[in-house]
Order: sequence, then structure tokens, then C-alpha cells
Amino acid sequence: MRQVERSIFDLRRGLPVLVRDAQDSTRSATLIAPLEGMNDEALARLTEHAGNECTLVLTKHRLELLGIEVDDDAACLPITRDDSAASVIDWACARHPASGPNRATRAVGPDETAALTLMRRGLLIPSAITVPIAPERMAAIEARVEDGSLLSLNTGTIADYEQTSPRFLRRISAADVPLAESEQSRFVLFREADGMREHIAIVIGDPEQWADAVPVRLHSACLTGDLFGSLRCDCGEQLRSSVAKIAENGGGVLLYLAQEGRGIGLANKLRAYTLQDEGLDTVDADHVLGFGDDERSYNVALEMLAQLEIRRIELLTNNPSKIEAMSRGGVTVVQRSGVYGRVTTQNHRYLTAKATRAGHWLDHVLGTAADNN
Ligand SMILES: Nc1nc2c(ncn2[C@@H]2O[C@H](COP(=O)(O)OP(=O)(O)OP(=O)(O)O)[C@@H](O)[C@H]2O)c(=O)[nH]1
Ligand SMILES: [Zn+2]
Repeated sequence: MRQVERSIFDLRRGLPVLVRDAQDSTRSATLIAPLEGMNDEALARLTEHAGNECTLVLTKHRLELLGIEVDDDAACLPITRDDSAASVIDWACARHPASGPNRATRAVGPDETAALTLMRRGLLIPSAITVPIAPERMAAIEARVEDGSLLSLNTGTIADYEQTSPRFLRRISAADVPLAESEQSRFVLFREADGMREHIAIVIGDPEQWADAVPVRLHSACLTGDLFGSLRCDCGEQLRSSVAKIAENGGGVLLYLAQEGRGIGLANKLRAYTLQDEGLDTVDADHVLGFGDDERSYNVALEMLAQLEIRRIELLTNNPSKIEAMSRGGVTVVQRSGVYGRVTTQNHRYLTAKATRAGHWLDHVLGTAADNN
């Protein structure tokens, strides 16, 4: 697995990596590169090293914004030598690209699908520049792989990695951390197999005394709201009131999940905030960046609950998809309790979108005025 993690780090540093389709007997290979930091020189270098024209891989949501309908989850836009890096970046993430790509797309292959998986896992913009290696350039590329200046990995490894990573969650350390809302609290830290993400179970009260249906809150990280009390969302107040409520109900667990920005990462959440300031709602802003409605998977949460031997829960949430994910994963949700923050001038639009676009149980928000704070 080490090669996948190393590749993600190279992509996050703006470096290309080589991807090969394990099923392809011709041993063809594709260079993939992230959009972030792309410039004309880097684009020209990719074309030159590979001896081929580049393509831009975009998700369905992003293609829709460009007025291109596709049936698959993603497609490739050919890039010509006349296209500047600035236009390519525009097509990948600008709200109003200066000019449309005006060209036909082609279907993604395994290499391009793998490229998007790596970008998402690396919390980068979910698009990639890809270029297949021409046969006459293969020897030079292989030499770079040999000397360690280019990382190479195959698509099968990436697919396996996606499937297995959450299953190898390791319990790393634990300590008592008395909290303002619950003095008897213990932080238990879990680390994903690749070492990139850590999640914390906050064990509240004495597990021996817990109710049959353990009060549980699945809380996705929100640095701006949880730590700084941002008024754009309700996360900080939900976090604190959940701890208090779990303590009042005899103890339980709050899982603090490394899923900043509904799984898109802080860099992309800040990009999405800028788009929301231009008038988009929280779901459409993520679509403009190429993401789906919600990029979270709750497999890590299921694994943490399994390791804590919790199978029946009272779930503190307003989000129907969390209940669905728990039930699908074999955890019985005996009861649901709502958990609310204040409705403020600044978060009213966000909460309204959660109710109307994502079906969250926030009826009280729909009935309130924007300045009800
Ligand atoms: N992409 C994106 N993420 C946001 C935005 N505002 C808040 N978030 C993230 O949304 C997530 C909210 O997570 P939670 O509070 O666990 O859950 P929820 O889906 O709102 O559901 P509840 O359990 O009802 O609170 C956090 O990861 C925040 O960082 C936004 O405008 N865009
Ligand atoms: Zn928040």
C-alpha cells in the first residue's frame, strides 16, 4: 500500500505520478497530474515527456456546469497544444469559465478513474490532467521510475486501497480528557491504515453504565465551526450540545470524524464558501468544484463502533443519510434525537439548503426569519 500514499503526497506537492492498468497486457501507462499549481510550462513538460496530447478528466457534476451531459460519473476532455493552463484550470473549477471547451468528450478508462480516486483521497480538486505514454517514450519514463524521480502504481492497487483502508483502522492511544460539558470523558484515537487520517472516539461516562441503545453522535470535523465558532454553520454548537446531551443520557460516544467539509477537505470547503458568497447554495457550490452532494462515507464510523463493541445506538443527528449508513452497516438505530445550533443571520441560508436539498430534519429553520439570532 505504501506506493498509494506516497503517490498522494506527490500529487499534493504538485508532482505527476505514473498509473498503469493492471489488466492491460500491453503494459501501457498514463502520467497523471493535479490541477492545483498547474502552469503552461508544467503542461508542456507533461506533453513532451509522454509524447502525447493531454486530457482533462472531469466529474459528471463539473461537466454539467460546462453544459456537457454524460452518462458515466466522469469523462475526458482532450487538451490541445493551443490550450493554456489557465483555460484548463478554468474548465476544471471556475464558476464562469472565460470560454467553453467546445469539444467532444471521451469515456474514462481505468487510469483516469484511478486518477480521480487519488485526487479525492488527497483532498485536491476532483479533476486531473492525464496523458498516455507513447511507446517510444516508455524507456525514458521507466528510467525515471527506476531512479525514483517518478512514482508508479497500478490501478488494481488503488482500487484495493479504496476498499480496504477503513477496515484497517488501528487504535493508537487514549487518555482521559475532562470536558466542560462532561468531566468523565476519554479520547481514544484511531488511525487509518495509510496513516493519513486520524479519527477520535470521545467516550463519555462509564461504558458499564451505558443504556442498551448507546447515545452516539457522528460528528464530521469542521475546523471553522468547531474550533473558531464560525457563524456560517451550526457545527460548533452541535458539537458541544451533543457532548452535554450524551452525558445527560447516561454516557455514550461522540465520534469526531476527519471528514472536513463533508469529506472535501478544508481547502475545497473554503473554495466552496467563496462560491456561496457569490450566491450559490452549499450543494451547488460543491458541484461547481466537481464534487457530489456529500462525499462522506461512514465506513470508518462503523469500524470504530465495531471496535468499541457498540451495536445498538440512539443516534444524535438531523441527517437521514447517517441513519441509513448505520443501518446498512449493521448497527441498529433504536432511536434518533435531533441536535441543533442557533439559527443565525449568517447560517440561515446554509441550514435552509441542508433542509431543502439534503432532506435534513430542520423544519424549525424553514419557519424562521434569517435574522432570528
Ligand atoms: N462542503 C461544505 N461543507 C460544509 C459546509 N458547511 C459545513 N460543512 C461541513 O459539513 C459537515 C457537517 O457535519 P455534521 O455536523 O457531522 O453533519 P451534518 O451532515 O450536518 O448532520 P447532523 O448530524 O444533523 O449535524 C462538516 O464536515 C462541515 O465541515 C459547506 O458550506 N460546504
Ligand atoms: Zn461547520
